[in-house]
Amino acid sequence: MTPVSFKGLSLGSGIPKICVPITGADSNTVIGQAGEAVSSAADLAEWRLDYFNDLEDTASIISTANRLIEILGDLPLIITLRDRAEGGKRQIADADYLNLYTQLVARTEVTAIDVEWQRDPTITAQLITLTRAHQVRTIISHHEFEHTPTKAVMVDQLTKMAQLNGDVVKLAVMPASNEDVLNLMVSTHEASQQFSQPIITMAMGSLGAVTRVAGQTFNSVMTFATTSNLSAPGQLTVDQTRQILKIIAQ
Ligand SMILES: O=C1C[C@@](O)(C(=O)O)C[C@@H](O)[C@@H]1O
Repeated sequence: MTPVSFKGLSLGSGIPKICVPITGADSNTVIGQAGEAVSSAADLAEWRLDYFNDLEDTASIISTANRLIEILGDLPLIITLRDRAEGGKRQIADADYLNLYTQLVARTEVTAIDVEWQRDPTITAQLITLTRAHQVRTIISHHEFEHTPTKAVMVDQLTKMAQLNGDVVKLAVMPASNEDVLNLMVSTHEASQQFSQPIITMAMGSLGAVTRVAGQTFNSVMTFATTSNLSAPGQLTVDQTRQILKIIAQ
């Protein structure tokens, strides 16, 4: 694995990094949650833009993003537009998705954006080219909210995402058994031996909780944890996660 720097934070070396989601529906709530993220033990923050009320108001989104970045200071910011099909709050057409990310990459100092692997490949390719030109990182992501694929399929999904040449790949699955959870961990470990990009994976829900704290054991480099509002089932608090990661790293 070759570590990738997110605003000086090294993903892929040392203890997995803790990312706190920001899920406010309006600017004031978003800004308030950024303050909570800064006072927490998190390493970085993710603005889940699909939770925002007004996705048509680009000016307000850009000014909120700039304010967020200012408040977060040294903490890197990832911006994520998660479609309903992948467990997000909104259905977002490819053209709107491309347009909003293009504005954000060009007009803010965002550290990284999350790009859904299942989008039209021309959109993904355009976003990767654009982010490279602006020194913005990309996380290529995929979510299986209904089930956990087989090990072979998960390794294949991770490998195909890595082939798009973003900076990091991410896979979240919904387990129905202990075996699903173990398979997610084994697939992540196996994929990490096959390509150099850092990998983020998790099994969601309470059944998958171990995957949110054991990334160091199976080579997942980041985990999502909350200060208040969950952005996916099974997330622990930042404090709980920090404590367990420390114990495991001893
Ligand atoms: O992709 C992910 C992972 C996640 O779904 C989780 O399960 O922690 C939470 C999302 O906010 C983030 O974008």
